[in-house]
Amino acid sequence: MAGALLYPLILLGLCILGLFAWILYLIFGPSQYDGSPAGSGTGLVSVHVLVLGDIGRSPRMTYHALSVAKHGGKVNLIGYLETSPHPDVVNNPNITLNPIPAPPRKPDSLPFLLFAPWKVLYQVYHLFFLLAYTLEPAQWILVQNPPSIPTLAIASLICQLRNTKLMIDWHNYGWTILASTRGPRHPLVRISKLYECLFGRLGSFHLTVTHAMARQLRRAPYSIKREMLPVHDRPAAIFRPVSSPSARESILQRVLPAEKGLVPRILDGSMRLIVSSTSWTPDEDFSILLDALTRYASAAGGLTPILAVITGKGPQKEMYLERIAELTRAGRLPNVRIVTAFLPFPDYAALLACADLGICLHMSSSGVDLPMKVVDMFGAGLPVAAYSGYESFGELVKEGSNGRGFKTAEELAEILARLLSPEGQTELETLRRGAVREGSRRWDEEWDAKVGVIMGLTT
Ligand SMILES: Nc1nc2c(ncn2[C@@H]2O[C@H](COP(=O)(O)OP(=O)(O)O[C@H]3O[C@H](CO)[C@@H](O)[C@H](O)[C@@H]3O)[C@@H](O)[C@H]2O)c(=O)[nH]1
Repeated sequence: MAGALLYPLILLGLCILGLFAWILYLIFGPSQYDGSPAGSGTGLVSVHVLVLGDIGRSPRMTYHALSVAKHGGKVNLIGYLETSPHPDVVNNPNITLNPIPAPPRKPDSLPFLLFAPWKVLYQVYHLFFLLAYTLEPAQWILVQNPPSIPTLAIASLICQLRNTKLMIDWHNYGWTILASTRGPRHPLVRISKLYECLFGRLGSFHLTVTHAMARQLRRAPYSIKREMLPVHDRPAAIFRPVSSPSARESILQRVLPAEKGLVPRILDGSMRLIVSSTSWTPDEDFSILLDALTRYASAAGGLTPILAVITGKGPQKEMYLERIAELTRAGRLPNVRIVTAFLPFPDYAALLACADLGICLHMSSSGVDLPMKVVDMFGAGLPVAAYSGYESFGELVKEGSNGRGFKTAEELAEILARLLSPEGQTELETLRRGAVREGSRRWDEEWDAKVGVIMGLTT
């Protein structure tokens, strides 16, 4: 008799629990978006642009936000506020910045495996409450991937709860970045890959930075079936070439005050200015550049002196600063001066326009992403010498037309010796014209014709 009652009682208990959860959801659940459907082109378009990174160092998400705002859409730009965001974002009446608190720093004594879950829980808590309760529901959430954990899961849950459409902007893969430091067989790498494949499929719409990435996401293990559009990075309007020597002089004096004494030599060509920009992450091996510069500096006959400026902020900066100091102390960099800087965004753009050659060490952990810095450089009319050992390289750098590719320090040293010599000026000029040509295709054209149409902001 007791046994016969047990199952109906369990069922009743579950029904009551379910009802209770439903009532709680009705009372406390987040409100839903109930305006015109996403992409319909009617009514006000509202977009939450989400990146689990520093907004000031997330140029592509910044440009998405500016484009939505330019066409009259309302944007909530969500991310960390570590460096100053693009000035146009700060002053834009259609864009609201929503900073998320930076996660606590890992104490040296705590192992990564214990700290990581705590950090993720911290991020989940802040992101969930911001997206579910603090902000009004939006038509779209546009989320950058990577970082993938926990943003992809939170964004897809919020979209379900709030009747919002999820657009995933694939810049790269989180698991390949993790694999580059922990090795491809590490359990966290496997979990991260599985997570990205599962949640990646939940997007209603996908953007990718290359055609190669779009092709890859269609195949297993990602197997994404929903609509997908490659949207190449293009330079924003702030990047433009500078041709007048007097403008070049005043920019260099302003952005590199400590190197003022070298400016006349840069202007008369007796010293060459090369620039590299970076987030100082492990996927960029700066020892290639340092090795190339030591080879260049020790070349017989003495080559044209170089001022190398490396801009950007990031985790490996201190390590490389020590190496640069060691090489300088050991006298291995005669005629080469290396300086680092993190500049306000307009000054960063202006510096690129004043340089002779851009250097890119982006190695692409996935093989199918592209370096934004090269896009910046082309926008500023600056030709590049770029690491070329990955599949999508040719979607941006055209060998002999707007830049030169290298795979080793030896090859880079040869390119520097050739392009920075007086005899190499004709080739450099050809590459410069190619860079200007490539850079003249702007972000607005690409975005308006693709993303704007999907969101219902452009026709
Ligand atoms: N304000 C400022 N920004 C700087 C400076 N130096 C570098 N930056 C910013 O830092 C970016 C370079 O950072 P990386 O992290 O090295 O980017 P990336 O490899 O060139 O490309 C990234 O974005 C692509 C999508 O847009 C991704 O596909 C790629 O995987 C990567 O995440 C530049 O484009 C620029 O916005 C500086 O002095 N000042």
